[in-house]
Amino acid sequence: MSLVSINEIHKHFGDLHVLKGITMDVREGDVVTIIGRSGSGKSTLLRTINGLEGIDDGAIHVDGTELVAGQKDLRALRLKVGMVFQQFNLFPHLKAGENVMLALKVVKGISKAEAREMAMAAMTKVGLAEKFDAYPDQLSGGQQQRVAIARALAMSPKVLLCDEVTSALDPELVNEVLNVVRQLADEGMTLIMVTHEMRFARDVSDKLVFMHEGRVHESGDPKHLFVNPGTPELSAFIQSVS
Ligand SMILES: Nc1ncnc2c1ncn2[C@@H]1O[C@H](COP(=O)(O)OP(=O)(O)OP(=O)(O)O)[C@@H](O)[C@H]1O
Repeated sequence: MSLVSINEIHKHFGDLHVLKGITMDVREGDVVTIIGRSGSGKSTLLRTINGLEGIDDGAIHVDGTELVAGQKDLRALRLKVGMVFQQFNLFPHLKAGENVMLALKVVKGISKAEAREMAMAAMTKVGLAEKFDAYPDQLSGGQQQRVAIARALAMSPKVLLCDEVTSALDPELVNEVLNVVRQLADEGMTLIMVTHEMRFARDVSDKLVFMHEGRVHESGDPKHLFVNPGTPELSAFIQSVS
């Protein structure tokens, strides 16, 4: 069964038709990368999957439950869907570990002691246990992004959405974040990533989705598609980024 099932969804911003009938299935353990030109709708698609953006038509199911805007258990459903953004959005006045603990306490109502233990486990997973008590401004951008990943992981999501998580980083810090994501993929985490890192898309993902003008223009095995793009648009896109 699909963990995330997206069926013919449409999204408009005013007159702008941004998602034009997207259908996509993600099974447990899949690593899906979404690529495409700026403005093709990648981020919007990702944001619909945890209800950050509502949809105008179609349906999204996560773990068998339909995601409907405004429904009262949207919050419960969102707990199943973790998200990491381009900007790390850590609270500067809280230590790294406290940033990770926050949602565990506030959203899940977990006791401070238990939240601390869970946050430490998540910080350990991203290789930052020793930075638990550091403040965000004492960390590099790559480390801050790893804290943001730990914050999402600590909530034990069923699927992790990553929206251009390396785009705000200096080039030399990109790999340390990608390595963490790669490790999660190796451990069987279900991941849906919007990325401009084509090598990562090719080497790590099970499925490549190429978006073009609000549609899934091509999708399939990344290793195959990068060598044999089936459409002139994907071919041109690959050339433009390589
Ligand atoms: N909140 C919004 N209000 C109005 N228009 C929006 C909004 N969010 C996105 N758009 C528009 O929707 C289109 C798709 O945007 P989206 O961010 O999904 O594209 P993208 O493929 O992720 O691009 P990028 O790679 O530049 O992030 C763009 O034309 C964008 O300007």
